[in-house]
Amino acid sequence: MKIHDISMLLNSDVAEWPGDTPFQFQLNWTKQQSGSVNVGQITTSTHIGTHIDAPFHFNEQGKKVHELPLENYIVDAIVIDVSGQDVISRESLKEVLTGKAKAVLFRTNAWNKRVIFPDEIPVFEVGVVEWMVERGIVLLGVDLPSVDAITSKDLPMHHALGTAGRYILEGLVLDEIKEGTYQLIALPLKIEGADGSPVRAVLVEQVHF
Ligand SMILES: Nc1ccccc1C(=O)C[C@H](N)C(=O)O
Ligand SMILES: [Zn+2]
Ligand SMILES: [Zn+2]
Repeated sequence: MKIHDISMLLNSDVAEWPGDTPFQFQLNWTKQQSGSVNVGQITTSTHIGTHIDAPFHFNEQGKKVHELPLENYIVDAIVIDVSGQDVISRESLKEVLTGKAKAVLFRTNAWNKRVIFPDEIPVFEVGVVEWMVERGIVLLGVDLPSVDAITSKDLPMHHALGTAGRYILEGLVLDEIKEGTYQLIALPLKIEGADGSPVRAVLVEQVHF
């Protein structure tokens, strides 16, 4: 079994969404002060680094993080390379064999410096959601800070996914990952009422003897 870590490193250099809370970890109570242990504190947006969006992020009636079905986040996944494409269309995906994959992870390779927030990112045609539904794919993952354009306010892809009962994983690190099938594990924290949560995302590669 080989485990690929596809999560962003969290520290104060990681680029937050413009205007959102920067990530910070600090030792709040040192071993010297407490007499026994080091104790840290984190300050973060729920949309930092590699994270999931709960439907409540963009829909008042949507599910919150503690209500999300965990089956979505331990799944067979396919990684598809779409690098160089500004628009990822349904048409361009029609020949792709997704087999029993329940998650699709798109490798755009368009966000290389994670300390800088990108101005522009590749976008998805909403038809990609229908393509997912036809194939029984429940989760869309991207190596980008959003599944919609950065400046979008109406968030067509977020809403199309939410309406179709599909789920969102953002900020993956897929630079080193080859196209193919893996097991994805990316569990959100059990934060009551939350709109999103950082995850530790990994791809497990089955090694055959
Ligand atoms: N953190 C934010 C603060 C303000 C406005 C948008 C965001 C987002 O996170 C949007 C992005 N599409 C996301 O779901 O991660
Ligand atoms: Zn998000
Ligand atoms: Zn999002």
